[in-house]
Amino acid sequence: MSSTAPTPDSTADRIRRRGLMLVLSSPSGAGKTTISRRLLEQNPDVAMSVSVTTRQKRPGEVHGRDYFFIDPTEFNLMVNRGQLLEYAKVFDNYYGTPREAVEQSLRGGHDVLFDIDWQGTQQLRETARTDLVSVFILPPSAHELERRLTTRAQDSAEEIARRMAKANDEMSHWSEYDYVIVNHDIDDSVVAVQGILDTERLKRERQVGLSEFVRGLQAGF
Ligand SMILES: Nc1ncnc2c1ncn2[C@@H]1O[C@H](COP(=O)(O)OP(=O)(O)OP(=O)(O)O)[C@@H](O)[C@H]1O
Ligand SMILES: Nc1nc2c(ncn2[C@@H]2O[C@H](COP(=O)(O)O)[C@@H](O)[C@H]2O)c(=O)[nH]1
Repeated sequence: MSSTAPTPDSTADRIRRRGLMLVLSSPSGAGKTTISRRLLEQNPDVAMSVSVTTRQKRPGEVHGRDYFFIDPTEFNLMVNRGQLLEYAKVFDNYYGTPREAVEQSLRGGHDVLFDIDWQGTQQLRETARTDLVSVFILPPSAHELERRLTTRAQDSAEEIARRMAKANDEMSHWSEYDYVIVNHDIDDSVVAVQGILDTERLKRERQVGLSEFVRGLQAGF
C-alpha cells in the first residue's frame, strides 16, 4: 500500500457525522471537571465549551481555559444580545454558554463537551434535543462528596458548606438525564463516559453521510 492511500479510518473515508452535545452535570465536587479533562485528553477532536461566569477566579484557574471571567454588566450584555445558548444563576453567580463557539464546532462536525448545571441542561434540551446527550454524575456518598470538596482546597469552608447544602437540590434532577454514573473510581467513570460518547456517535441519525455512503457501496455490487 502506498503511504498516501487512505487508511480505513482516515478522514477521507469517514462517514460525515453531525456533532453532538455531551453534557455532564453533578453536584459540585462529584467529578465533572476531572472526567472532562480526561475525556479531552483522549479525544482531541472534542471541543470543550468554555463558559462565561461572574464568579471570582480560583487559584490555578486560567481565563479562557477554565472560564471567561466577566463582570455582571458584561454578562447582561451577552444575555441581551442573545450571545448565550443557555445561562443560569448557580451559587449566587451567573454562568452561561457562549453560543458562537458551540455552533461553529457543531457545524464543523465536532462534538462539544459541556460542564453545566441542571438548569442549563433543561434549556439545551428545549432548544437542541436531538443533538443533546446528557450524563448525570453522582458521588458515592455525602461524606465522600464533602471530602472531595475539601481536598480540592479551592473553596472556603463557608463555600463548601453552601455547595453541600445545594447538593440535594442538584441531585434531585438525576432522572432527567439520559445516563447516570456513580463516580466511585475515576478510571471507571472515564471509561463509562467514553463508552457513551462512542455509542452515541454511531446513532444512525447523527451519521448524516450514511445514505451517500450506502449508495456508493451499493453501486459497487
Ligand atoms: N472518582 C474520584 N475519586 C476520588 N477523587 C475524585 C474522583 N473524581 C474526582 N475527584 C476529586 O474530587 C475533587 C472535585 O472534583 P471536580 O473538581 O472534578 O468536581 P466538579 O464536579 O467539577 O466540581 P464543580 O462543579 O465545583 O466544578 C477534585 O479534587 C478531584 O480530583
Ligand atoms: N447553566 C450553567 N451552569 C454552569 C455553566 N458553567 C458552569 N456551570 C455549573 O456551575 C456550577 C459551579 O461551577 P464552579 O466552577 O463554580 O464550581 C457547576 O455545577 C457547573 O456545572 C454554564 O455555562 N451554564
